[in-house]
Amino acid sequence: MTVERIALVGFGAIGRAVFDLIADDNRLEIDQIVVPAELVQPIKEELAQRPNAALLTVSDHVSYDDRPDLIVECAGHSAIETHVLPGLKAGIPCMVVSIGALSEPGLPEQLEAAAQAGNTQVHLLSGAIGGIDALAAARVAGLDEVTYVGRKPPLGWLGTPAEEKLDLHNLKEKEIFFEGSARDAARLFPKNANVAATLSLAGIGLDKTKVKLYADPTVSENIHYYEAQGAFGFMGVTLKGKPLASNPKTSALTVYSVVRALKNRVQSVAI
Ligand SMILES: NC(=O)C1=CN([C@@H]2O[C@H](COP(=O)(O)OP(=O)(O)OC[C@H]3O[C@@H](n4cnc5c(N)ncnc54)[C@H](OP(=O)(O)O)[C@@H]3O)[C@@H](O)[C@H]2O)C=CC1
Ligand SMILES: O=C([O-])CC(=O)C(=O)O
Repeated sequence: MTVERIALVGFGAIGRAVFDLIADDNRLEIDQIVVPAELVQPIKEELAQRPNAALLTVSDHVSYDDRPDLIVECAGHSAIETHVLPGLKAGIPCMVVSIGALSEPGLPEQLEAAAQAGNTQVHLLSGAIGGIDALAAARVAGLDEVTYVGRKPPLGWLGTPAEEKLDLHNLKEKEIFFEGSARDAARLFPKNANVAATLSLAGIGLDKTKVKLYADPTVSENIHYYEAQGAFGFMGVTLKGKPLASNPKTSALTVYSVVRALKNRVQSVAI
């Protein structure tokens, strides 16, 4: 049996849910949880209450003494520089969920260089969106256009510049607050830019991918729609993702995409 020893970076909405969902799979062993320094003690205390957490370490850095087989990032943009780049350089494969971070100029190239230096691979997870396999395959033959429309309940946009344009607490109908390139969407809405960045990386890049963002009080899901056109034909994908109760900005599908990727590393058949 293949056992993967995992360092999980980030123990927020996604990290906790992944931890719980793989707890009873003895092929996937989370040995290390990496969190910001001020969270180390509270999370140690929280995990002390759990039966399956006796052997794991909680720290603000990845331990290479007890070398993990895999680093899984579900923390945020800073964790890519602090934990993923060094992990790759040390030859440890990494999975990344904070894809919005890759809209920072130079970071995709740094990831690629780090993975080359460590002779390993960084896996950018599909997260809250689907059809990335088809979009990336379609790119082989050439894509003419990719357009993404993101629509979330108003509270999913709290803490973003959407607040300056819309009264999110009293919205009566669907309102658009952003139209532009995926690059500008990622700059202005870094915590909500993961899907736009994922589509850009799989498709025609941040500058050519067109984005529209809406707050919509009539919906309870995070609704992602995109269409792509090219030599392969046409595709249109709608995903109505239920938000996580612990973080309404994040669709639950993101958690399942991490679990799927982890299981694919240890299963005899990967799908
Ligand atoms: N690819 C996709 O489709 C999606 C990606 N995401 C991305 O996934 C990431 C996690 O999302 P979610 O779990 O909902 O967010 P949460 O805010 O619930 O959790 C993130 C946790 O990671 C911690 N953290 C931040 N920086 C670091 C670091 N350098 N090292 C270790 N821990 C760190 C945060 O601590 P603190 O709060 O103290 O900063 C927080 O506890 C985000 O970047 C989000 O944008 C989310 C949804 C979809
Ligand atoms: O739906 C989600 O989980 C996340 C999202 O919109 C994004 O970051 O693009």
